Amino acid sequence: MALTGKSAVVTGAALGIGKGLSEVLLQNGAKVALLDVKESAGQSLVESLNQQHGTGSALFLKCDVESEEQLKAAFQKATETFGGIDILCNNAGIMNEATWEKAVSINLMGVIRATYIALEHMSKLNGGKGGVIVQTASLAGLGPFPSCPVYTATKSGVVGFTRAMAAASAVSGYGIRFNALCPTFVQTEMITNIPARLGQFSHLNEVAEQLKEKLGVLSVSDVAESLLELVTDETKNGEALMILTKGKAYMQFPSP
Ligand SMILES: NC(=O)C1=CN([C@@H]2O[C@H](COP(=O)(O)OP(=O)(O)OC[C@H]3O[C@@H](n4cnc5c(N)ncnc54)[C@H](O)[C@@H]3O)[C@@H](O)[C@H]2O)C=CC1
Ligand SMILES: CCCCCC(=O)/C=C/C=C\C/C=C\C/C=C\CCCC(=O)O
Repeated sequence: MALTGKSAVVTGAALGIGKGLSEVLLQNGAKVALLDVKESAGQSLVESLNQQHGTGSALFLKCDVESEEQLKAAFQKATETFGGIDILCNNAGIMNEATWEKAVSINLMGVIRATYIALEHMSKLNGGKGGVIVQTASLAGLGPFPSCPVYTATKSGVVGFTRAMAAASAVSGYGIRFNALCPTFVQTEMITNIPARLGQFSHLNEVAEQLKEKLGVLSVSDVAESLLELVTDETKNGEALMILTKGKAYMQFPSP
């Protein structure tokens, strides 16, 4: 899929990886609706993106992925503004083992909520144009991260949901591809002050630090480049793309 003339929605777009995903989509010719709970960061980012990429290319919409009502309103506004939606990046996420129910609600339920609303706009069965949905999962969705079991569970859930939706889409004719980005640690706010977010697993902070030392830390642009691959390569559906400091590889899942 070429990005020129396409429209995208990115959740958790005001900072970190979501900001990088939005930037790479704009650099490659897409229009982007940036959704986030952080209004002032989102608004000022969009002002600067519109200066760089042309007025009207980026739109900020205050939206909490925990709220179905806010998601519905944001998707409606994006559709009205851009004339449709071709790409959804389900990126919003938190790591906090102390507020684990909120982590499940944002990281897993938020992805499901936004995906189901996106289907109403994007699925060819509902008069949409089809397109591609890319989740920001994590390497923790493919293997256990002992310091944060609930975070691991949410990301494993996202990978499973993505693969099942890819198969459901192929069988049903939604015309939508579903893929997941599975990066190792990325240099963002999320990996600062890890001990404060481990809750009852704070004694495993050293395990997290050792894992970070062993695996290394990516830049946001490493993840953004990988998004382009999953969006533009029409053969990719149901894939989990591991992004490591030593390179990228598609996860080989066992056949049922
Ligand atoms: N930083 C890392 O090492 C890695 C991060 N990830 C995943 O990447 C995604 C983005 O993370 P980062 O950019 O690192 O985090 P971040 O904390 O830097 O940015 C997250 C963004 O999501 C927004 N957000 C949080 N809750 C929200 C909600 N309920 N509704 C809408 N927006 C919300 C925040 O306001 C913020 O702008 C997350 O899903 C995370 O799990 C995956 C692998 C590694
Ligand atoms: C703790 C701070 C937030 C972490 C953000 C994040 O998602 C970082 C993930 C980094 C690493 C994932 C941890 C464990 C995964 C271990 C092995 C995966 C093996 C995959 C495979 O090839 O089978």
